[in-house]
Amino acid sequence: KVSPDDVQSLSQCDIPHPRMLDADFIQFSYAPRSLHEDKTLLGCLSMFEDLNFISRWRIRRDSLARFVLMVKKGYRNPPYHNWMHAYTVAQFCYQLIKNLKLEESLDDIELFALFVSCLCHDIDHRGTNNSFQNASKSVLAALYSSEGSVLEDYQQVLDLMRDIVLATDLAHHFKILKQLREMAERGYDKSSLKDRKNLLCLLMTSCDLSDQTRPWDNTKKVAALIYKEFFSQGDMEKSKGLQPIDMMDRERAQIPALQIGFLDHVALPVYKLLGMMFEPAHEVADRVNDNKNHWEKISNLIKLKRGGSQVRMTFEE
Ligand SMILES: COc1ccc(Cl)c(-c2nnc3c(C)nc4ccc(C(=O)NCC(C)C)cc4n23)c1
Ligand SMILES: [Mg+2]
Ligand SMILES: [Zn+2]
Repeated sequence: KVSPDDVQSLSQCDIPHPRMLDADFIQFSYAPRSLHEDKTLLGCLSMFEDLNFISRWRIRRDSLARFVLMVKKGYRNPPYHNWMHAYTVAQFCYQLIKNLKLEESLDDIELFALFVSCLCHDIDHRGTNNSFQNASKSVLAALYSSEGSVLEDYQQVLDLMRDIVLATDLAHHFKILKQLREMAERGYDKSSLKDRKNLLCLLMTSCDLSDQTRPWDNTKKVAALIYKEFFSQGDMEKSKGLQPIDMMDRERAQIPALQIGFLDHVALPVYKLLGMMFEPAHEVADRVNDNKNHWEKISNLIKLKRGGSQVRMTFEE
């Protein structure tokens, strides 16, 4: 369903090195949303190339072009869970692989499956997981041209992707949190299949929440997108005579307080665990903490203003 012209031009263009897209492309302080959406497919090719996936997995240029075009087309256009979310999640995955030297902790095929899962993990977002299963099979089929591809690798990648994408459900993350803590405290053991599975899940969640690891301006903009999505879901529930939870109710949500809670109880622990196993990840946990402190400043300002509405999206700096 992608245009042959788009496939052809994406197959024949020169692939730039990531630093040509932005001098800070590899830095955790870089905000991937600063790359214009028109250049994100080139960004994907650039990351595939720089991670050496194209040669390692003998991926034909036309198959790769078709694949990234199909994945991008597979996303709908809600305020947050759209293609730019998938692209930023994959970009953080690229930074983790490079900065944490993950090739020393995981196999090539596990890193490849993780990166591809980042791109695909919220395809057709509406909580319609089964449509993800079908969608991912068809886009992955594009990745492997029938002749010459090593079909057992294909099956292995699919099996890994299934577990990694299922791990993006926060309920799954909470379920394995105790094991993640135990692994981080004891130290990662790459000869343990359980540790490798759990590390892949932790890395996937780290990528999925990575907007919270970027400078404040990015965090603030992303919050506006997330609550726009939450509030329209709440409006829909109200139109059906249901009372949405506060987080989705534009009349009741206290965004700073909700964000402080999410960063405190969900995001920060994820990056702290990562920091316990990979020294360079300390920087990332610190930035999540800075963002939490920023929300606390705003929350205190709103409290100071008697009766200040908490739902305003134009926050004081
Ligand atoms: C990893 O899977 C997901 C799925 C969907 C979303 Cl929106 C997110 C996500 N990504 N960034 C955010 C931010 C900045 N704030 C959030 C505030 C609340 C919740 C939420 O789902 N709360 C209920 C739950 C804890 C029981 C999710 C939030 N979130 C992640
Ligand atoms: Mg998701
Ligand atoms: Zn996601």
